[in-house]
Order: sequence, then C-alpha cells, then structure tokens
Amino acid sequence: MTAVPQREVVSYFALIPAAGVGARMGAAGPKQYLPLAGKPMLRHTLQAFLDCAAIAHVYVVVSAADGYIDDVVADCGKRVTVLRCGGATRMESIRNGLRALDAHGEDRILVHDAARPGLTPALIDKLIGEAGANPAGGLLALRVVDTVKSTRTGRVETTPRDGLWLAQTPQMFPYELLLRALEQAPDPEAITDDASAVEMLGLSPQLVEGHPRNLKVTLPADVGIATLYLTHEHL
Ligand SMILES: Nc1ccn([C@@H]2O[C@H](COP(=O)(O)OP(=O)(O)OP(=O)(O)O)[C@@H](O)[C@H]2O)c(=O)n1
Ligand SMILES: C[C@](O)(CO)[C@H](O)COP(=O)(O)O
Repeated sequence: MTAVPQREVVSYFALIPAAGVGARMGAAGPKQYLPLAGKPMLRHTLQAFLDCAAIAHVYVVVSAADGYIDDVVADCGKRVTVLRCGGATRMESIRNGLRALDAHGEDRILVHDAARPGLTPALIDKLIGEAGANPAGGLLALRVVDTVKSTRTGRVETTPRDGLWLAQTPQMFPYELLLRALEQAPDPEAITDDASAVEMLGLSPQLVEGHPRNLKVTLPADVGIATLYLTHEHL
C-alpha cells in the first residue's frame, strides 16, 4: 500500500512587535502602554490572540529596557512569552523576534502591531481561513474607497487609480519564508511591512479584507477612535 504523505501539521504563532517609542503620538511614554478603555493598549492586542483558539502561542518583542511589560502580561498565563530583543526599527524587532522563536519552517507566524488594539479573534480566524494555506502568506488590508493623491511637495503629482489597498496586520507567513525574506532584504530601512520583504522575493501574499476597527494608533487623534471601537464591540 502506498503511504499517504502526511500533511505537515502547522502551528500558528503571533509575534507582536512592541518595542517602539511612539514618537508621532508624543506621549510621555511608549504609546503601546497608553490606557485605552481602562487597559494598556497592548493588553487589548494580546487579548485578541488569547481569545483565538487557533493561536498556539503569543510572542511579544519589547526593548531590553522596557519597564512596563511585566505588569501588562502578569495575568496572561503561559501562552505569552516576552522577548526582550527589540531593535532600532520595526523590521529589526521582528527579525530579532523570529530568530528567538521555537518554530518550524511551515509554521505560520502572524506579525501584528501592538498599536492595533482593535483586532478581534474573528479577524484572525478570517485571515487564517482565507490565506493560511497560501505558501506566499497573506495579510489583512482595507480597500481604498477615497481617491488617492500622491505628492512630495504638497501639490498633486499623481492620482494612483485602481487596485489600491491599505495594509493592516496581522501579516501571516510561513516561518522559514518570513525569516529568509527579512534576512535577505536588500534595504531593510525601506521595508515598512513584512509583506514587502516577501514581495522582494517575487512572491505575492494574499490580501484579506480587514476592518477599520483594526486601525494603527499612530497620532493623538487615533486614541479616541480606537477607544470608541474598544467600547463598542459591535462596531
Ligand atoms: N523599533 C521598533 C519600532 C516599532 N515597533 C513596533 O511596531 C509597531 C508599528 O510601529 P509604529 O506604529 O511606527 O510604532 P512606533 O515606531 O512606536 O511609532 P513612531 O513611528 O511614531 O515612533 C508598533 O507596535 C511598535 O511598537 C517595534 O517593535 N520596534
Ligand atoms: C505594518 C504596517 O502597520 C502596515 O500598514 C505599517 O507599515 C507600519 O508602519 P509604521 O510606520 O511602522 O507604523
């Protein structure tokens, strides 16, 4: 009898880069620890993964000198591991985190910004369901509904047309592919999301419709919007 090739059972891990300083927020401390709806922003982000049964483990990358994280994860249980290997850029933090992970080549890594606290378990399941089998990975994103203008001078230079999406996170990839993409990236400074590094290898990650509630809290005005979503689960 011919042996049936066993499909490798993969695990899904979350990797949360949380080693930024939040310069654009201009707060007294790192924005990922700002209180939103009664909890630090990062705690909301962690809970979305803890409430998702598909996620085997959550890794959080913080700066070596981070003095906040221990209190934030105190009630998270054993499914969260803190990695004190944050780097000077988001990409460095993620690459350092990947190197510290105990994962296999085909395991899926879901990289998600600590600064996107509006993520829900349903959105995580949607990404896994629609792109989990794609060897090139996938990411949550929003179709652009406004007209887009591009400029470096303040005056319109171009009006990019069709097929525009706004990338969100999680961005999910096979562990081996993502680590290779980040290590081989010719200009890490130019890479602002993980999918870009994978695209540089000639692959096309799948876009999966996300949700406005999954916004990245970047500027002071974003705090109120994020709080609105966090206090109105039905939105
Ligand atoms: N060296 C860095 C820079 C950013 N991040 C993380 O990457 C996510 C998205 O980055 P961004 O929104 O730019 O956060 P900051 O870099 O903190 O913000 P700013 O650019 O305004 O300083 C955040 O959760 C941030 O903590 C990180 O882990 N390591
Ligand atoms: C990864 C990302 O959230 C996708 O939109 C975005 O590129 C992060 O950019 P930032 O400048 O590091 O916040």
